[in-house]
Amino acid sequence: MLSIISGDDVKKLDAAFIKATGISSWDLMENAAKAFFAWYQSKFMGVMGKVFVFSGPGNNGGDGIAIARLLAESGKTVSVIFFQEKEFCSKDYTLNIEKLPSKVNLIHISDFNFEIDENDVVLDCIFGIGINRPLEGSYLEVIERLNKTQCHKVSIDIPSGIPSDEILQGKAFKADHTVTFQFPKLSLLFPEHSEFTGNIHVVDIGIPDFFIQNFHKDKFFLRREDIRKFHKKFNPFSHKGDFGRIMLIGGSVGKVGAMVLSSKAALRTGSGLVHVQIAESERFIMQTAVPEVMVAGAEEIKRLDVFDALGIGPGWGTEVDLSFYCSILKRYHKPLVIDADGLNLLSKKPENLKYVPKGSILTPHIREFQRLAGEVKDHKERLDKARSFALEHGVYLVLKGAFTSISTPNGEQYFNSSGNQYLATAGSGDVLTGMIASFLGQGYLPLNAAICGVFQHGLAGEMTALDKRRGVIASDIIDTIPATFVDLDIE
Ligand SMILES: NC(=O)C1=CN([C@@H]2O[C@H](COP(=O)(O)OP(=O)(O)OC[C@H]3O[C@@H](n4cnc5c(N)ncnc54)[C@H](OP(=O)(O)O)[C@@H]3O)[C@@H](O)[C@H]2O)[C@@H](O)CC1
Ligand SMILES: Nc1ncnc2c1ncn2[C@@H]1O[C@H](COP(=O)(O)OP(=O)(O)O)[C@@H](O)[C@H]1O
Ligand SMILES: [K+]
Repeated sequence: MLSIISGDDVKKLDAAFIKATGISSWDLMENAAKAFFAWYQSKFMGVMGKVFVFSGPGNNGGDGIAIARLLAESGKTVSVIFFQEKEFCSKDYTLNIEKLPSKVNLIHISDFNFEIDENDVVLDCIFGIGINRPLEGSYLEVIERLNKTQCHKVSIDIPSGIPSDEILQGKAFKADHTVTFQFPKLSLLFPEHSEFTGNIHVVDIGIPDFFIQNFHKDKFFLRREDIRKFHKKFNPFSHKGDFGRIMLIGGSVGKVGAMVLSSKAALRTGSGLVHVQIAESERFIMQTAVPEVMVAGAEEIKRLDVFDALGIGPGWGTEVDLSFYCSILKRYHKPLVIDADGLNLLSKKPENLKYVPKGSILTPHIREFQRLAGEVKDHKERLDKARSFALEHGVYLVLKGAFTSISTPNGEQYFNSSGNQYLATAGSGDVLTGMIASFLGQGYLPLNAAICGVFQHGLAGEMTALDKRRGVIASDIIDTIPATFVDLDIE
C-alpha cells in the first residue's frame, strides 16, 4: 500500500532520505528521470514524433532536463524549452543543464515557434508540487497555448498549475497522462481535476514505503498487489457455513432488480447462503431470477442473529416504515452494510444513525453522502467530511466514484485504484453492496471486506470493459467477479 503524504512533507521526506542513505538530491532526481524514462519506453515506444520538454525553474523543470538527456541518448529528437536562465533555477536543474548533450535543442520560451505536430510529444515539467500561486504571465500563456495544441501530452509528477493537496485556482496544463513519483499526490484524486490529469501512473523512485510511513499520516493508495493480504483463506474442509449466511433487505415493487443484482453479486463473491427480504409481491420474480437465493418471510426477519452479515437498502424505496428499519438496526449487533435507500432513510432521520452497529459499512455515492452529511464546496472538503463522519459514527464510510475512498473509524482513508467510467451504470452500486456484504458474511473484518469489495468491483469493471466499453451493464460486472479471484490468484 502506498502512503499518500502532503506536498510539504515530500520536501522533508527527501531531506531525511538523502541524510539516511547518503545519496544526493541529484541522484534522487536521476531516479525519478529513469523511472519516467522506463515508463515512457513501455508506453510511448510506438510514438515516433519529436519530444518537446517544457521546463520550469524548480526541480520539476530539473526532472525535465534529466529526462531530455535520457530520451536524447536513446535516439529521440528532443528540444528543451526553458523559461528562466539557470542562475534563477534550482541547484539540480542547473547540474542537469550542464550534463545536457549538445544534440538537445535548448530554446528560450520567447524564441519558441510552437511548431508541434500531432505525432509529437509535449512533456510538461513546468511546475510540480512546488507551485505556490495561480499561473500568470508567460507561464499561463504557454500552458493555454499548449492546451489548444493537438499532440501527445504527458505531465511529470502533476499537471503544472495544480497544487499537490488543494483544489486548483485558475488554469492548469491538460495532460493525457500524468506520471507521478512514488505515490499519487492527493489532488490527482479529486474529480475537479479529471480534465487535467488524464490517466494517472505511479512510478517508483526508490524510496521504500516504510521510510515514507515515518511521514505518513492517514492516507493510503490501494493497488492490486495489496489486495491478497486482505483476503481470508479457506481450505478443502470449509463448508457452506464457513462462507457465511447473509441477509439482504430491500427490493420494493418495481425495484426488485436491485436485489437480484445484489444477491447474485454476493453469491458470485462466495457467500454460502444468501437470503433476501423483499416486497412480498416480488417473490416470484426474485426466485425466478436467482434460484440460489432464499426469499425470507416476515418470521425470518425476527431472527436476525443467525445471519453473519446484513446488507440493507438496494431498491428498498423511501416509503419504508422507519420504526421497522430502526428495529433491525437495534436488534442486529454485528457490522452490516447500508446502501442506497438505506442511507436515504437515515438522511430523513439522522438521529437513527446512533443505532447503526459500530464498524458497519456505509456506501454512499456523492449525492447520497451530501444528503447524509450536508453540502460541501469541493472534493477536498467532502473527503474531510467523510473522515469526520466515519470517526464520529464509528463506521466505515465508502464514498463511491472514481478513486472511491474508504474512511475508517480511526481516521484513516484508503483510496481505490481500480475501476473506470464504465462502472457508472444502473445497478453497479447494488453489485458493490452484495460484494461487500458477502465478504463481511465470510468473516472478513469490515475494513478488509470494504477494501476487497471495492477493489474487485473496480477490477471486474475493468475486465468486462475490455470488450464492452460503454456497453457494460451491472450484470456483466457480476459475471466477471469470479474472474477477479483468478486474476488476483485468490483461492
Ligand atoms: N520525492 C519526490 O517526490 C521528488 C520530486 N522531484 C520533483 O521535484 C518537484 C518539486 O520541485 P520544487 O519543490 O523545486 O517545485 P517546482 O514545482 O518545480 O516549482 C517550484 C519553482 O516554481 C516557482 N513557482 C511556484 N509557483 C509559481 C508560479 N505560479 N509562477 C511562477 N513561478 C512559480 C518557485 O519559485 P518562487 O517564485 O516561488 O520563488 C520555484 O522556483 C516535484 O514535483 C518532482 O517533479 C524529483 O526531482 C526528485 C524527488
Ligand atoms: N468514473 C468512475 N470510475 C470508477 N468507478 C466508478 C466511476 N463511476 C462510478 N463508479 C463506481 O460505480 C459504482 C456506482 O454506484 P452507484 O452510484 O451507487 O450506482 P447505482 O445507484 O446505479 O447502483 C460505484 O462503485 C462507483 O465507485
Ligand atoms: K508538471
